[in-house]
Amino acid sequence: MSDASIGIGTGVTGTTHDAAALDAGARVADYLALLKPRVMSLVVFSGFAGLIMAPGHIHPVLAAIAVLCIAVAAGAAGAVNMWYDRDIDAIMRRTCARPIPTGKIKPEEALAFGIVLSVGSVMLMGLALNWTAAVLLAIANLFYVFVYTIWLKRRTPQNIVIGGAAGAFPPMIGWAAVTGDVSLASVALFALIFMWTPPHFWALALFRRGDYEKAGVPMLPVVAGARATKLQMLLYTVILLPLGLAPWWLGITGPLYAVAALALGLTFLGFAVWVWFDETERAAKRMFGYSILYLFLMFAAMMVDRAPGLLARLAEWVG
Ligand code: HEM
Ligand SMILES: CC(C)=CCC/C(C)=C/CC/C(C)=C/COP(=O)(O)OP(=O)(O)O
Repeated sequence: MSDASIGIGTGVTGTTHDAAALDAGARVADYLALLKPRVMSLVVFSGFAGLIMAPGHIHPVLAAIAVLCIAVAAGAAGAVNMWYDRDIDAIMRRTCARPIPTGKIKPEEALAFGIVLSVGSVMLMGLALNWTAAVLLAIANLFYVFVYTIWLKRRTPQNIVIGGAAGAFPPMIGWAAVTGDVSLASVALFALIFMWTPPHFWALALFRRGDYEKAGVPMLPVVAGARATKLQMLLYTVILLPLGLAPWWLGITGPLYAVAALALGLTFLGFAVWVWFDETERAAKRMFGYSILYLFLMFAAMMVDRAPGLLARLAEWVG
């Protein structure tokens, strides 16, 4: 064999390998996109916060498994949601580039992927942590798929009020992973996300109204108009203000959290007032962005408040 043929052969093989690696990489990225990773980041963060806030001890490896199960079960529900919603996702500008509408992943592959991960993550949670956490994880997953996606999303503008409960479960699941039970404090963490979801989502729906109209999804701004939606957003942010203080009243956080919750809650209310008066979409866009920051910071403040106790626990574990 001549040097030239070796050279050419190596080049072709290299190119084939590169193309195959690129293909595999793109395929993995498409499957990851099915898990709605950006939305899930906050789901995971709030689940982790529930785990940190819970009284009692958990081995760090078990804690990591619990967080992984929450992430995978939530992502898996997202994959099944994308399978069911593939018709409307193809119509909406925000969602038309998803893996199913673009033909990168076949609908039945996405469904199988979602089901396998759902069952796997719930089983792992049950076997590695406890069955209370596993049952809560299964409820959250099934609630998002059956109650929100399949039953309510296309039927009523209250879809996200009721269906939003799915996304409120993670801190309760994290808590149960440690304690094996549900307590008033973990219900308070659930209630915080439950009341946060409507202003979070309606802020987005106000400036994505055209998308939902085109797809025939009866989101509140489409059905009741901007004014009624803004009023509802104001109501929820008002309720959220005292509710944000509940973890402090219940004694699972200190005053540092209470001050942060008050400041963050008043700012959220300020955004709702701005949205009420704003005739453009600017305030709604800003409020949507702030809603995400708000929830991240609320849970971060809770954990910071608990940091000294946690560090002591970690030192105990390392020692
Ligand atoms: C029924 C309840 C909910 C609905 C209908 C909803 C809807 C949405 C929508 C449509 C987006 C835009 C996503 C995109 O650009 O593709 C979004 C973004 C987001 N949502 Fe929600 N959401 C809900 C609950 C939650 C919950 C419970 C969390 C976490 C605790 C959450 C966290 C986020 C985050 C972090 C983003 C930003 C993602 C990004 O950067 O693109 N959402 N939400
Ligand atoms: C197991 C577990 C912890 C589950 C949590 C489920 C979860 C994260 C619910 C949040 C709801 C959510 C992301 C809705 C998106 O709405 P949509 O589906 O209408 O949004 P889209 O238009 O972007 O598809």
